[in-house]
Amino acid sequence: MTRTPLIAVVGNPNAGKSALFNALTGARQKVGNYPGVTVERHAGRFMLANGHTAELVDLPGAYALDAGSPDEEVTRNVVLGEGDYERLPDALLVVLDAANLDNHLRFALQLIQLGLPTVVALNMVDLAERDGLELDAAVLEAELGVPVIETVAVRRRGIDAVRDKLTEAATGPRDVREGAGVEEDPLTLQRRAREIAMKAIVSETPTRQFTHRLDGLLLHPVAGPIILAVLLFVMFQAVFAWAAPPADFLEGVVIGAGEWIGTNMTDSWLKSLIVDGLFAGVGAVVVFLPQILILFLFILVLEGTGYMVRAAFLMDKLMGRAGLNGSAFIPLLSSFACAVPGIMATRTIEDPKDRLTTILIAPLMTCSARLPVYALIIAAFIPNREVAPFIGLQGLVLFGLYVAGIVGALILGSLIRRKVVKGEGGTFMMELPKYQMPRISDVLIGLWQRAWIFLKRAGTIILATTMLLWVLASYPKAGPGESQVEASIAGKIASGIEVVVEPIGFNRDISLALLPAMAAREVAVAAIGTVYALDAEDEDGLQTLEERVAGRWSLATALAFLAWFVFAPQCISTIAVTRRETNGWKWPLFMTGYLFAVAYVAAGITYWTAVAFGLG
Ligand SMILES: Nc1nc2c(ncn2[C@@H]2O[C@H](COP(=O)(O)OP(=O)(O)OP(=O)(O)O)[C@@H](O)[C@H]2O)c(=O)[nH]1
Ligand SMILES: [Mg+2]
Repeated sequence: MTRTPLIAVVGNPNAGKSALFNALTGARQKVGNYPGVTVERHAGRFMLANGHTAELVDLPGAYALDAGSPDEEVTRNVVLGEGDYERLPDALLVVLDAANLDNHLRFALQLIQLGLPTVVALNMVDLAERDGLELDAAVLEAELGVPVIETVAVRRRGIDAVRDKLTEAATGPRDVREGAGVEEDPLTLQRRAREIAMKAIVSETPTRQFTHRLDGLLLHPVAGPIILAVLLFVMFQAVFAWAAPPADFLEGVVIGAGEWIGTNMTDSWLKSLIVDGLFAGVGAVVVFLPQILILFLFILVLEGTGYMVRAAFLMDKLMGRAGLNGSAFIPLLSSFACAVPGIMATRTIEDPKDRLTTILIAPLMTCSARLPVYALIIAAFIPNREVAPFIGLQGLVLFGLYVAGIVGALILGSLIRRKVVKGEGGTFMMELPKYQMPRISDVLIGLWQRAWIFLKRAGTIILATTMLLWVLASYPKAGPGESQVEASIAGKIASGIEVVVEPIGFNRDISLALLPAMAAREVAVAAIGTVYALDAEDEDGLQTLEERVAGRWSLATALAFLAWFVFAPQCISTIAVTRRETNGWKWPLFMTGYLFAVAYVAAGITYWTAVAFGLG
């Protein structure tokens, strides 16, 4: 032998790599029971079984070879022999946590595919035994095609066997196995890892079995996506079906209170402010609280069970086509609440290009502020009937609007990725959490927080914007026979905007709502509520906002308005947080520009298509 063989210790975080390294070399590398203890490479020497010395490098834990955080890059460079000071290792010592086999096998499979001589240490078998998990190392060896040795690094169990196998591996003839370096997507890798793990597991406790069965079903290539679609579908049905009784009740209270004040107060500007601004405006938004809570009930429960990360795996392939990766899933998911925390959550995405793309499409996820707008228009224009047993038309349309946002995001994401933010991205690895029943207290706290956020918005930004709008729409006073809104300052501004949005079917009232809705999207509902209340003084009888809208807009206009809201960057906070997260004005301006353009075109196409079908 002419040179000292180089052997790299690799594996997932917290598998016991440093403990094994210490056992082999006698070194005292820091070990600790959490991922990310080792963040640099550490080299040590140890004696092979044939009496020669070998160099062993302990590496930071990683989930995949192409992950991009700096510590994982060290691992990648050493394993692939890249970087300045590295050479290709003569052998790999892959460390697995026996109790976490399917997760750890994913990375192991990737490493074995490199074709370097490899020895697998099935570590922590003591803990696996304690938990009633029995593994067959021989089966694992057969499936992986490399030697597998059971170890307990902290008790030096299996250390001599590891040394023997490493000696063979590092000094024997190199045979690059077939299929070396094949790239596979995370879901395929995950399934293969699971298959192998299932075969190697001789017996396990019922909870572990349950997890595996459930994963087999939920990550199934056909059944998995169907289950995901059904879950989402049920969620949107519920938003309408379950919310109807409490929402109707709330609406009754708000209208009743407004009416009571209307009849008991003498006419004055204050009465108009309270009745037309507060009740008809802000009240029109608040009645959507039940819808919002039901949406979040579903999201919180799905998160709590551990299903959301599975959904991320299912979506990874689809998102891959859009130039995104699975790690964008969680930020995009939080954008369904609000794009602001969603965009902040992109900090977990390692690849800067993946991250930027995710930021740019996050506003396309339907945030909960859009729900009142959608719900109002749907309730006003879409008949409440079943198209099939248990499938209501209203829920179907709402589902369609959410899907339109998602599909739009995928298409625009892939365009942006190809034309604007070019370059390779990273891939995605994530540990699958254990399934569990969501804790009721967690869900309740989550719901309470959501309700509070919503009501706080209603009491602050929505209230303030609506009050401002009320002032602008109430003055100067209209002459006899004139429409109040038309005569007002707001009406004049709206006429200016109307010139631009008339071609896509928007009327004056929508034009009036567009600008204040930049402060918060729900204000669109409040603005329309206030405007119609101001103009409706002479109407007899009590009308809900839905009825007023239904009486004044054509279906084509309503649909165009919905299409606009799917895409338009209708929110200043989102633009501000984008500026902060991308350190400059370039990307927020790009985002605002492209979203307005898409919204305009989408609304126009919707309007003219509807008109062509006679719905104008
Ligand atoms: N019971 C038991 N504990 C072990 C075994 N191997 C390692 N540990 C413990 O598991 C924890 C993680 O070990 P480390 O060696 O730090 O893991 P690592 O793979 O180097 O982790 P990173 O450096 O974060 O990637 C430590 O608390 C070790 O004491 C084992 O075989 N049995
Ligand atoms: Mg370590």
